Amino acid sequence: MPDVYADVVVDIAAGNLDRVFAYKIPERLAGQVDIGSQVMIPFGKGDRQIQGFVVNMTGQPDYDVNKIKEISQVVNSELAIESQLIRLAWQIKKVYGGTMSQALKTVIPVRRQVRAIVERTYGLNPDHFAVSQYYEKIKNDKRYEARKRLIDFFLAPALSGEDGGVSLSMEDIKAGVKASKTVVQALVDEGILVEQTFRRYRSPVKAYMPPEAAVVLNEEQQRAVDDILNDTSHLVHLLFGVTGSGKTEVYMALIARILEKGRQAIVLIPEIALSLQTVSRFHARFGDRVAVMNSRLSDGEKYDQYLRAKRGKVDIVVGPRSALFMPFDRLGMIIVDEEHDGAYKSENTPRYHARDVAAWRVKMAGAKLVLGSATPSVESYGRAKAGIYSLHTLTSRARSGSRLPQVSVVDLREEFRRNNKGIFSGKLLKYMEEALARKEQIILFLNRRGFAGFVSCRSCGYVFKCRHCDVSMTVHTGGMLKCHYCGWEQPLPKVCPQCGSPYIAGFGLGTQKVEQLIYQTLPGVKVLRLDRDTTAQKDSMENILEKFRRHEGDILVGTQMIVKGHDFPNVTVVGVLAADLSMFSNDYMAAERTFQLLTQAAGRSGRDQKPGQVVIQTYNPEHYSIVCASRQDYLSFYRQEINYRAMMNYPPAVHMLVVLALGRDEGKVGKQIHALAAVVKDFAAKNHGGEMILVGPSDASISKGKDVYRKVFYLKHKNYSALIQAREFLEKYMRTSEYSREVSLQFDMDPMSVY
Ligand SMILES: Nc1ncnc2c1ncn2[C@@H]1O[C@H](COP(=O)(O)OP(=O)(O)OP(=O)(O)O)[C@@H](O)[C@H]1O
Ligand SMILES: [Zn+2]
Ligand SMILES: [Zn+2]
Repeated sequence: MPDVYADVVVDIAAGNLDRVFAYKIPERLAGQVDIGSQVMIPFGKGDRQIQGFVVNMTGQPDYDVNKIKEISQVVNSELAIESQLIRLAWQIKKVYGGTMSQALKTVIPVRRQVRAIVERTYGLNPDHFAVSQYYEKIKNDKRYEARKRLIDFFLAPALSGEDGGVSLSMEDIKAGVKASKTVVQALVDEGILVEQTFRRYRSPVKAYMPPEAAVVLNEEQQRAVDDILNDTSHLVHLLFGVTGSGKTEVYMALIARILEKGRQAIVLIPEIALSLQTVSRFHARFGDRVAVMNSRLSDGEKYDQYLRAKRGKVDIVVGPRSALFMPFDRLGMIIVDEEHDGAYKSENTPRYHARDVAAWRVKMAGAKLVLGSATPSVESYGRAKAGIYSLHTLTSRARSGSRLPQVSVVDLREEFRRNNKGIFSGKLLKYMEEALARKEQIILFLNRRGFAGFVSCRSCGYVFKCRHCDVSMTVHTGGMLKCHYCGWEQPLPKVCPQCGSPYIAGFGLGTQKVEQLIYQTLPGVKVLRLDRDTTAQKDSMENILEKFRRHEGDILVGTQMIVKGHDFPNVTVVGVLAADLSMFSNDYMAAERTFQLLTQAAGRSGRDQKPGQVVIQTYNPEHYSIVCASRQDYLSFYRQEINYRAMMNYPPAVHMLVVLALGRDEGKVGKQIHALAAVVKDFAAKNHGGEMILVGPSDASISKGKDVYRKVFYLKHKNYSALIQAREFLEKYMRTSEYSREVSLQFDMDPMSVY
């Protein structure tokens, strides 16, 4: 039998993941050592026995085999949380590519130098009872008064309990008596006071809300909870509930039951929906057993949360994508809220999707995964229809008296013809004025993402699309229109090919501009703006949302940040200023994203007793994503979208692997991407018959960034495994290829953004 070697990480607790040491797996341990195994190894001078974790296994180590020592034994702790996380990292690397070290760093946070917060308290030294002697000693000192005042304060009967006094922090002392840090320190030095230190964990959640009792679940909610908990044949559950149907209450009821069983829960929420309001609801319900993660926390705060989890101090974590890797060893459930959200896909290597990795993790842990959304991704809904996931539906709003809003679609071409060049249609303006008169609030939503470069005709709404791909083309320098999927290009015409109008332009409208226009149109209203500019500072997003909640603004204007999860009972009008901006953002998910955004945005209206109105302004009133969103008809959207994906060979009909080549020399990047495409075509023909589809190569949509050229092709296949094989083949090919140094490769499995 050939020798097998293991790479071992020895310093995992300290987050030192880059250094691995090679060890031989001795014959007697064959079959017992696996990725993630905890092992004892001889280490360093004198071969001290230490523990480590196996992160890789190979037949050919990079190190001189004659110098490699043997693993001494396998520690029998299959349940070590590190073992599970390492196995998860291995699977991430296998499916999404990248190195094992990158994958390990994804699942185990690297400990930076973080300063622990040390709390100091002071109390009278019980061993030093001769205070009067001390007074005598210092009576001629100028500093006598200040010291006596402080000691007397500690001696005050109200403070000195039976067991000899209290411990007070510097703030407590200052609140009770005039004293400085210097005086306190001097008394500590003289042995009159004693200082105690202990480590305080930083917790970003404070008790913002009083403890909250559970609501009484309605019938649909209760059935979802029971079915999810009782179902033993599904690992993954899709909770499909319309906006405001009380999904969060379902999550909390599930968690309560998981905790009763002594297990732990992870709740993932997209970063921008991770509002104070949501977090507070969990905190009000579960108290200090909740840890919160978000990217605005300092490294110290993040690391403290990680430690608290590892030491069993928390049972629930609420956070974005990365909270998936909380070191819970009694994990009972993972909940992924707004499961359709693109934020669950990592934008760094390894580009994993949290939804899929969560499914692997619950499988390892014997736990359950619950995916929740009002607008499920077509992947997830498809799997639920196929019986792979079990489906639970909430069809109506939970709050008594609340109905889904009434939605109208306004054709912007009509408005243009009526000579309305403003940004508000007659209908939207009328609803806004009525709401303001009733002292109700309004949300105006402007989607700016992904329309950079997209061009349309201002008078008829015609959008320039690639004749081969059915995706919109973008303008490149020199006035060329180009398709990112196939590379087809054509010059930008001077007049619209559909109506002959010369008004061809991008729709360049920012939130700031909208704010100005509101003030012009509706003098006297108070506008709050939520976008990347106004939320750049820590906590400013919360401040704006809280102001709006307190009705310190009549109208909230914002980008997609405002559509997620918020619950403002007084909002009765939601206006979507131009729904098309996300539709032609040149990717195959554009329709799905448009449908989701519109449905979610509409879901912010009329969440309490007062009826809600929604106005969607668009150049494409007939497009199915807009028609279905206006009817809040997910099923009919799903049916049309899944047909489109199947017809065009896009996920989930196939899996799709992006191969992106990057380098400073454009010629070499071009040669390399063509060489890669050629060899992989060959490979696919030999191994996968005609089933693998190759699209490209072409320039990436951002064809150059920071002087690095980007070129891309796509591989499509029904099976994940075929694409994994193709990727591994390309990785191997790269190592020996001519430009392996000048050109680097990146992969993205089932991309959610445009390349
Ligand atoms: N059973 C119930 N009885 C009364 N009120 C409820 C019940 N369930 C939920 N609610 C209330 O209804 C409102 C909406 O609930 P929640 O925020 O959980 O909905 P959601 O489905 O998560 O919404 P969205 O997807 O739109 O963000 C909340 O104010 C919540 O307190
Ligand atoms: Zn036109
Ligand atoms: Zn094309």
